Amino acid sequence: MSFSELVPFLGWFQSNGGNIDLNAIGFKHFPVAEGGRGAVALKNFEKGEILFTIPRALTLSAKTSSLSEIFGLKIWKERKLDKGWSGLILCMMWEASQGLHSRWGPYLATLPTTFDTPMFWDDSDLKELGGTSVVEKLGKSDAEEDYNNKVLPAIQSRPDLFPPDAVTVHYSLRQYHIMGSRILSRSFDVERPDIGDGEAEEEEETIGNNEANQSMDSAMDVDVQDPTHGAEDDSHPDDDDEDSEEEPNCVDVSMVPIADLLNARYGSENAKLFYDETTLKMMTTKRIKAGEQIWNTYGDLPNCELIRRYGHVDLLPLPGGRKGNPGDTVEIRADLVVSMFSQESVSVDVGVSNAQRIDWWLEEGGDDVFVLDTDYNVPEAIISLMRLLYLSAEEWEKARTKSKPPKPKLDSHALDLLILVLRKRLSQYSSTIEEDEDILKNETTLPKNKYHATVVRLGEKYILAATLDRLSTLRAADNGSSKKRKMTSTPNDPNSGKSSKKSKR
Ligand SMILES: C[S@@+](CC[C@H](N)C(=O)[O-])C[C@H]1O[C@@H](n2cnc3c(N)ncnc32)[C@H](O)[C@@H]1O
Repeated sequence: MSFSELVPFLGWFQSNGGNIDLNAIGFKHFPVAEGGRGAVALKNFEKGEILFTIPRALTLSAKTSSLSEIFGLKIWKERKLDKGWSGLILCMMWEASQGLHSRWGPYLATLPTTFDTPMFWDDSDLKELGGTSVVEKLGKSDAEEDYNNKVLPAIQSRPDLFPPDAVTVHYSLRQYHIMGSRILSRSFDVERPDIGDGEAEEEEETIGNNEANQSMDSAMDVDVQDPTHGAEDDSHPDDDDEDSEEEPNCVDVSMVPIADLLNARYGSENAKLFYDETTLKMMTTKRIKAGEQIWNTYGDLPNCELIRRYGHVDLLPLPGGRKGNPGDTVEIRADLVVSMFSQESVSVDVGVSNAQRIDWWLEEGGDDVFVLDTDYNVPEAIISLMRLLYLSAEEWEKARTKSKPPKPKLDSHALDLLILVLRKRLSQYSSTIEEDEDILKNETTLPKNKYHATVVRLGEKYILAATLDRLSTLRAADNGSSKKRKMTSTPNDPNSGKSSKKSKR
């Protein structure tokens, strides 16, 4: 049971050393909300069984493609094509330009050419994401800079490899974005065999780059362990090397045929990629019954990341009858905290400029973005930063000398400021919760991008509103007691407030 469009690809896979039993695993179109094209178990699988194997040589990376060698490794490096994703993107464009003559021709023919990711949205759709951090993380202009300054000059320098009349078809900026999006949504980070033990972790990178021109984001969990020996819950933490210019030497960002046909859904993972010296193996991490979809999940990401990287959102029933993604998060920038502090505390004589304290905070490794999630707890770091702002000159001097930011106790100043910050954060979206809920009542007729954007921002607003509710309850309780009472939030739980000393000012 495999669909006709995949037949040439599956034949290519099997005749090049790939191993899959097509009587045990099939491919079909699931409903869009379940990922569209995906893999299905055709028989019962126990935990720890191999679903299919892929020889390393069949993965497509800047190392397995011969382009860098033909181009000349020295000049490849001089042009910095060994840094970030631009080299792999160029390899993929070059391989695709050769059609079925490429070693990966039948594989490349199965990859998507259109994406639902905001990278491809128009301005009015992007506006719908206002208030979320998605747009600022797209990095579209950085990607374009990479293309114009690095990749296009390399292409133009070798008309023998990249014929000028092929540039508009195979080497355009649009193709660059398409290949980058394929990497972002489907690639794995595969450790080299000579490095010894390690994890081959599925990875994707934004073609839109941050300052360092590269952003690596872990996509699906991949492991070196055998799932029969406890890897089931061994979810690998994201290895976000957002600032790294180069892949670690031991890792190749790689396209992995068949493995990238598996869809993802919150809390549903039942398969994971493992490797040994010569082979990558997709193995079950749970029992899978005949007829069930095979999921290789991206680490249960929030909707803001799912939409940015993969172009979909997860919508599951939540407690209280709502629907959303239990993995949702919302970001609060430190500069919002500082600006609300400045606005609200003109009467507070802290004796020293905020800028000095913020510089010190950052030098000490303090966060510049705080993340709230569906636990509705407040990160300790944001409380510590707020208390830093309120320190008297004398206390500030002490903190600096001892290299110790204030303890994250949710005293009344911090609580009041926190409420103001979260309210302000909530006002950064151009619609209210009620308006978004109304919009989603017409779910079936909504344009896809608008629907996705509304789900993303509503999930963030629910977190802010629920956290605010908890804080307001806490403040009401505090108002009922002595003004001198101080509430602590250690660890991370504003509801765990206990009486303590009032903070000094
Ligand atoms: C690794 S590929 C999975 C295979 C893909 N469905 C295909 O047809 O090739 C990841 C892409 O599949 C889609 N996808 C995966 N899981 C999904 C889900 N739960 N809901 C909607 N789309 C999903 C998204 O388009 C995503 O970018």
